[in-house]
Amino acid sequence: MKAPTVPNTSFVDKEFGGVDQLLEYCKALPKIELHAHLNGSISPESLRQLAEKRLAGTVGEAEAATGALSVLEALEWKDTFDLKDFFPMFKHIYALTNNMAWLVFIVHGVIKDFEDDGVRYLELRSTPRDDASTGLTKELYVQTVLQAISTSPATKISTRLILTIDRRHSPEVAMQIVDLAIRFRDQGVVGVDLAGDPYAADFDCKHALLKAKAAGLKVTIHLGEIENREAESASMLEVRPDRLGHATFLSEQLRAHVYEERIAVEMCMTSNVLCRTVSSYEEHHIKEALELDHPSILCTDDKSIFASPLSCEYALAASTFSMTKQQLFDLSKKSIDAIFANSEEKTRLRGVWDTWAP
Ligand SMILES: CNc1ncnc2c1ncn2[C@@H]1O[C@H](COP(=O)(O)O)[C@@H](O)[C@H]1O
Repeated sequence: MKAPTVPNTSFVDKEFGGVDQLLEYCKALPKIELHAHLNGSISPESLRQLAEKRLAGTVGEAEAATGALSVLEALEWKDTFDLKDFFPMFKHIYALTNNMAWLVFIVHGVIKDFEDDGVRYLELRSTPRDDASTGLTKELYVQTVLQAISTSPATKISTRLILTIDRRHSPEVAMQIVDLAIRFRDQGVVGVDLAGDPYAADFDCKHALLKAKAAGLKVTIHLGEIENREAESASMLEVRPDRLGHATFLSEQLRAHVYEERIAVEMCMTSNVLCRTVSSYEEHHIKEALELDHPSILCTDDKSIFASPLSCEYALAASTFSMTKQQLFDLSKKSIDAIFANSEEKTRLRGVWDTWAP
């Protein structure tokens, strides 16, 4: 997959001096990333490295590596996705990230990639999972990811963890994940997310999400990622989520509710365009949200799959909506309001923005 092309426009020339300078500005700009799925954010180089190490391993491991390499090859020529083929890909990535040592390796790599791209605060999200073949349990998964976050050598970025409930889980597993989030909240877990294949059967995770909220954890929900999910979206909004992922397909009434309640939306433009849930950058619903000054956070979703680092999402927004340097700065600074970490962290981050000079 090639990184998206940022169109040059007369505005880009005038404001930035060209696309290269725009990209440079966006990379240097301090940024907040709030919607990044861990297993979708591993760089292709790290995945290849893992696969190659495992090719030299036992027969089972070699099979896992071959599956992942075929995904990497397929990604190289892909230029769009169908959401229906998208989710099965993770099975192959999971086969490479199913033991503690590999998990630490990928978490360190992903944090470093975000840091190098100018991200100063990151909320990674990931689905706790078991793997009988390696003795991995959901609890060990969370412990290992948290340990990797705390031992990351990256010094310019701070990272928190959101635990993801997958739409394919059962209500019992959803509850287990919330219990893990509560247990590990003092060690860097700040919230819970509902994600996964939006075509998967609807299941009742409302109790689990309400329990998370009652315990003081924050909640974000992938909402309206595909069409005709109005009943589910209305029901999910009753949980009073703190943020929403995508919020692409919403009835007028629900969108008005989101605007009225000022629920921040994690906007993943390239992901939506490549998965064809939005027809073009110009048509993206962030346009209206920006016009209304609705809290909107530019995010990558799965940066290794969509090949678009966060700096590129900022550059695409600038080029598509003719945003000035100051507007990009304000957008990234305002994202601090929507983070799940506490007020001290917000104050610290505002200080970083206030002392930044382009
Ligand atoms: C296209 N946008 C998306 N919509 C919904 N869920 C998505 C997603 N992209 C990724 N995931 C969810 O994140 C998992 C991989 O990371 P973790 O194993 O959790 O680290 C995927 O299995 C899927 O459930």
